[in-house]
Amino acid sequence: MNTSNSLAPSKVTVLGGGSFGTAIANIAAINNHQVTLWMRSEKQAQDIIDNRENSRYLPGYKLHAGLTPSLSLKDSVSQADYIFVAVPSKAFRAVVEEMAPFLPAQARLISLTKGIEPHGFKLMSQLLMEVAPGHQVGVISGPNLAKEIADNQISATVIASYSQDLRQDVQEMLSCSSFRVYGNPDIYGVEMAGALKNIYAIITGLAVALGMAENTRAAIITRSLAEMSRFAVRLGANPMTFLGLAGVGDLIVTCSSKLSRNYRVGYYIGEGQTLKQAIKNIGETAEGINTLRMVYEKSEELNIYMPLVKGLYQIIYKDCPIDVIAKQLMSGDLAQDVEFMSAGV
Ligand SMILES: NC(=O)c1ccc[n+]([C@@H]2O[C@H](COP(=O)([O-])OP(=O)(O)OC[C@H]3O[C@@H](n4cnc5c(N)ncnc54)[C@H](O)[C@@H]3O)[C@@H](O)[C@H]2O)c1
Ligand SMILES: O=P(O)(O)OC[C@H](O)CO
Repeated sequence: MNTSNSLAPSKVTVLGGGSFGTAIANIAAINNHQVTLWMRSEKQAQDIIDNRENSRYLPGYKLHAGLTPSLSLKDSVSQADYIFVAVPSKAFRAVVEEMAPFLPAQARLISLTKGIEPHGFKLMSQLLMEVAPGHQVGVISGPNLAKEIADNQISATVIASYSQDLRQDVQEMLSCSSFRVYGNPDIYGVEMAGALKNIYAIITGLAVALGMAENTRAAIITRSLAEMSRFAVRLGANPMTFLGLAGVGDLIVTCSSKLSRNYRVGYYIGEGQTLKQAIKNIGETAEGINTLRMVYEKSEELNIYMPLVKGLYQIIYKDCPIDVIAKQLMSGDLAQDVEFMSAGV
């Protein structure tokens, strides 16, 4: 792997020792940065020290010697130049509020989390700006299955931030021969795309389990893109962002791969499991379930047409039969294909 880049070695901290936090921490370590991975589990931290492996979340992948686990949040953040946050959205506020008193002035904060906070419908970058005002903030999102990144499979992602300097520095920090980082100033669009696509991955997983055809898959993915961009643009995103890696790129991978936990939740439900069983079987974070409820409620509040979200909500939260929802989706009002063309966007 090529480790050359022009950014001077920095002190990088990743909060959250799950699959994605570990994969990103490992790339930064490979690129010669001094990396601390903060995690809650003493057992997992010891596993990394003894075996250079996070066998709970990334079994079989050796971690670089420059990655050091830590159990102390204070020690992990108090010297850091960059702090990447990779805990599930439901824990995000608690973790960043706990770290805030120890933040050094120079620390730049970057969310890796793809979810929405229920109270106030806030995205993770908005939480960072609220809890740590004055710090530069960014978001990473894209088609990034953690296991494939850990396996050095060629992957690409997006760093979004209002700060061009931050975008450029993170591009240099994480880019290597198997990982390529693109920049985008539309932080809201990039982050919203990453959260929304999880809903559509559940729908596609469910449809695959029910034996859908290839035409059906293409129709679902494309209409998902129409629906998620319609929603995000109403809330302030740039529609063009949805043509990029964080939009269509992430939608393709999560709606096609059994490595996606959200896809697998849908698949298990399509096989007849209850939501509770499906979540238990995954045993890791599947953000789409909570995101579905929040986005459904928001779309009703703002009267945004989202038939796929509404259909999945009725299946999961109202026990509606899947065939009834499928008929409902096929009999909606006939509509324009690319609606931004007629809206003049
Ligand atoms: N795994 C991927 O392929 C991937 C890729 C891109 C983005 N993401 C996003 O990254 C975020 C994290 O996902 P992940 O895949 O690493 O999840 P994971 O389920 O693999 O791990 C979550 C980690 O967060 C820790 N955690 C949970 N609650 C915590 C708390 N209160 N305090 C401290 N630590 C806590 C867990 O112990 C675990 O180490 C999610 O929002 C996900 O959508 C994941
Ligand atoms: O496993 P999922 O469904 O959380 O998806 C992982 C990443 O978001 C894919 O980009």
